Amino acid sequence: MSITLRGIGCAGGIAIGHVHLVSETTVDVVHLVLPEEDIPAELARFDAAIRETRKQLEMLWGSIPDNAPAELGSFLSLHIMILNDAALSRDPRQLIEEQHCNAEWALMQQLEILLAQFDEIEEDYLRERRADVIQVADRVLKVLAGHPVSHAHGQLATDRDTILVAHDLSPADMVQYKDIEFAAFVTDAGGATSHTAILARSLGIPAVVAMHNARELMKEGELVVVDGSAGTVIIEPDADELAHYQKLLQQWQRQQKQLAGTKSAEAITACGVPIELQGNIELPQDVPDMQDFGARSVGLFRSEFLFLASEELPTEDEQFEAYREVAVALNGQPVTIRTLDIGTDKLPKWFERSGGLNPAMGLCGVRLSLAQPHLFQTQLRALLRASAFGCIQIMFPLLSSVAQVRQCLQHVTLAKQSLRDEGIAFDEQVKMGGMVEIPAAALNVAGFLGLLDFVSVGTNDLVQYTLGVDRGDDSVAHLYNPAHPAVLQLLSHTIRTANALGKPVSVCGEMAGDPRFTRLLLGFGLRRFSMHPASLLAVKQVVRQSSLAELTAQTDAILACTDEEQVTPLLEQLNA
Ligand SMILES: C=C(OP(=O)(O)O)C(=O)O
Repeated sequence: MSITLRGIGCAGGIAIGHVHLVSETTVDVVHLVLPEEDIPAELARFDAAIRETRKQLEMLWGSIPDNAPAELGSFLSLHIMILNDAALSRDPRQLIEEQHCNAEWALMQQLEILLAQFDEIEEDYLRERRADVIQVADRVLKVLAGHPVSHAHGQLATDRDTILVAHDLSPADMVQYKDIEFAAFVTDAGGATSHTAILARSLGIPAVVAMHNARELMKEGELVVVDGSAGTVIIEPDADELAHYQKLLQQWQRQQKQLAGTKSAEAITACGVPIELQGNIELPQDVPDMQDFGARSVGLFRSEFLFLASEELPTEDEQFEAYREVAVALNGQPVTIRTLDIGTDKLPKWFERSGGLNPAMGLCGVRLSLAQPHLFQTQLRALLRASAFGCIQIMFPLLSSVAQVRQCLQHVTLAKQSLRDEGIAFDEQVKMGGMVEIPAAALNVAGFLGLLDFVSVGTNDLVQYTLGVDRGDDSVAHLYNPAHPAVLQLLSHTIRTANALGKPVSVCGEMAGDPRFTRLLLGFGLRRFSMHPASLLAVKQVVRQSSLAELTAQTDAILACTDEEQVTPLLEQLNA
């Protein structure tokens, strides 16, 4: 019998395929197939992780305070015993040798074998030791995660009909997944505008997040249907369901093909107004795909992904090369590069969070750059140097005060002076912009535009900060509502103010790539949208079918709503 599970659909479309469980522990594990010559290094990596874990446990055991409960000592010595058992410290080596897999995958397979044996045990005490075995394996996995296998040679064992099922996938994992083939992904955690969900959309494959217990209910290799629009996953569909979804899949593929036929069409409204559709990218290698979808310029280059993809802090030269590559590839068209925006869920390996209960309210975005002048100067110099090779615009994330804008511009002046002193060329006229992501920035956008050349609205964060809802937390995902009247008022105010001041304004959050909001934003006066390229054609289709004069009355009515429940039917009418 089939089972239907519900989560949050974060990237539309249908996929029918077989489950690949990414992990059973708190550390998500991928399956890599390694070349023969890498096996000795992988065995050494596994042995080193066992040694390091043993050292950690022995240190903990040796530092137990006198007044600690006696159970703590026995708990730790039990964990050392489990670790020393050949079943954990030796048998995975054999799997690495036989299957040419990575150490994490070998350990997970061995863990599954051990856990299956526990299922047979009737005696309570021994059965409870199951959790201890998982905890020890988890500890080894965390050590391995601190010394990751080089993915340069390994390949994830997936194919075109693989459905990846994970507890959560970090933005850093998703960067790696950009290069492999799979049909859809499903996670226990996450919200619709978490960074992982955004990256999923950029891959153009269906995705469902916030399934809570997906991994417990699915088995490796099982047939499932993922409906990314409805946010459902059907495990072992029956023949009727399968036939129904196969039909939907074909329909979806036909629609995608039809949309692909509009690639070369201009983004122009039915009444003849040109609308600028730009791409959001994470890495320089995203440019060709973006151009393939018909975008000529980049409205948001999330530069932090260069930092996430790298084991160490990228140097000025490394950053310069990446920015220059994009500038050159765009052949004179603008690329808006956002300075480092980390500190919440996007955490590079080299970054140590400084604590704080609410990371999204803490030292993140431009606050972090301003607090670490060396980091900021390195990035600004790299950006300015690259500006000599194309049309680079610099944008600062998470601004909340005009004083911060002033500080950012002082840093730019300093970086420019240092380049001049060294005789290094750059574009003296580089445009400076800011993200509107915090209500304070939206309400005071005129103040920001007094100093800046342009603004771009990051609706993902604007919704989060306006409604006080963590965008990555599925337990409050039902409260995350981009169509909330307060959000719409802030958006409209920002767009109208910038237009009145004659300064460019764009939206680069997920609302820009969601065709349900295209007409509303056009009605608010928006003429520049930046989105993940996979959404570009669907948005363009709506633009081409819209007449601006016809939208005004309806969008004004939506803006006048004070109750979010009034907005939904009016939005549906607007899109009908
Ligand atoms: C574009 C945005 O930034 P982020 O990369 O945080 O999604 C946003 O907040 O809308």
